[in-house]
Amino acid sequence: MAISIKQIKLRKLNMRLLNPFRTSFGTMQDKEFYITEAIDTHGNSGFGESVAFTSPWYTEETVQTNVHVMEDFLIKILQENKINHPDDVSKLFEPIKRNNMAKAALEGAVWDLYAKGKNIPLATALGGEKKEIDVGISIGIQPKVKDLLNVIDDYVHAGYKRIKIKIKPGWDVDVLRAVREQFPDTPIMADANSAYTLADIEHLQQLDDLNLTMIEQPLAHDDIVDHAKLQAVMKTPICLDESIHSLDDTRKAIQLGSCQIINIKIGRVGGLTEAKRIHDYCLQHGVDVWCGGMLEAGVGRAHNIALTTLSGFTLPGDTAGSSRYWEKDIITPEATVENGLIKVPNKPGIGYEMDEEALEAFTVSEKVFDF
Ligand SMILES: O=C(O)CCC(=O)C1=CC=C[C@@H](O)[C@@H]1C(=O)O
Ligand SMILES: [Mg+2]
Repeated sequence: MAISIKQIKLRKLNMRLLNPFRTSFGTMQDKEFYITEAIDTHGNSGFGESVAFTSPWYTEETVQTNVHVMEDFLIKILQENKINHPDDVSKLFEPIKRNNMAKAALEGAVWDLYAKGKNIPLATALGGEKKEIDVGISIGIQPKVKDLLNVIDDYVHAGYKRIKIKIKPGWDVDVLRAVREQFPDTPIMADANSAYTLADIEHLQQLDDLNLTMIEQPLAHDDIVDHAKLQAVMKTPICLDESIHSLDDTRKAIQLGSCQIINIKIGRVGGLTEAKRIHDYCLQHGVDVWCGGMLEAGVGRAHNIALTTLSGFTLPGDTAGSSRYWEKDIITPEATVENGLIKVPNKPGIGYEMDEEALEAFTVSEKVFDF
């Protein structure tokens, strides 16, 4: 049965993170993004979330490019075509190059709508079976090593199953050595957000003594060739994040030996359909995957939780609980972590309701598109 969308709503939200998040590129505290809502002729609503930041430092997309591409191209495609299954959406969006976060924001709403129409959880619609998911946490660069150790201690005690530490030249080997000394048995990984080059090989090789679960995206954001050279001389598994935008990128990186692990972010790869394809390919090829985060609000978080229920997500992701980011989230109940686990909701679709009051409070503008 076709998915009969009668209206799409784009709400622009502005939310303030409880703590600034610092990476090798800069610091972020205010998050602007779009909540997409697809409403069908039965009155069901499906929700999605755009994940690009205000500046193009992570990928080339921004909040502004997301809304431009959604309004001027993608929504028109949805208005003009019949959709039988959410997988049709990524196919229909193919003529539009890249702009994956814009695509994912709309495709996610269609997936939620589809699952609600079938009266099943989004996780089930995707083929996921886990009832709870393992969660890790990503910690931004801290003012001092002592601050970092304190923050890690809090999260280890809160039960998080793996700690990710942001690194950059000048804040790397010594910092990680201090962390490893104080936390000898904790699964620790490092994320460089492409802060190094092949000139740093010897420096990076020092990380091999620290028993890290992986090092994420050490080299250029668009590279898979140099990463293969680095992986060949490092014991620590390399995980690719920024370099992977599609199943094709995944296949090439695995064939080249550029990484042993992939961080799947729904926005970066253009939606849940492509994310699932990448997962399936990695599962077939014995490559571990985990679900990355983009400091999402509740809707994006709920999508991440649903995706992580697929069996190939063998490593804890960055999907921490709502209260790690926000004083108040836009979903109810909020996503909560207990003993390093999030229970997967078993209600239809994303499995959380919108907190209308919070949604209203954070909305700065709204636009409606009739079909
Ligand atoms: O908690 C989260 O949502 C993960 C945050 C996180 O580590 C990242 C979010 C966005 C860009 C990067 O700085 C980084 C990443 O590269 O994974
Ligand atoms: Mg990363």
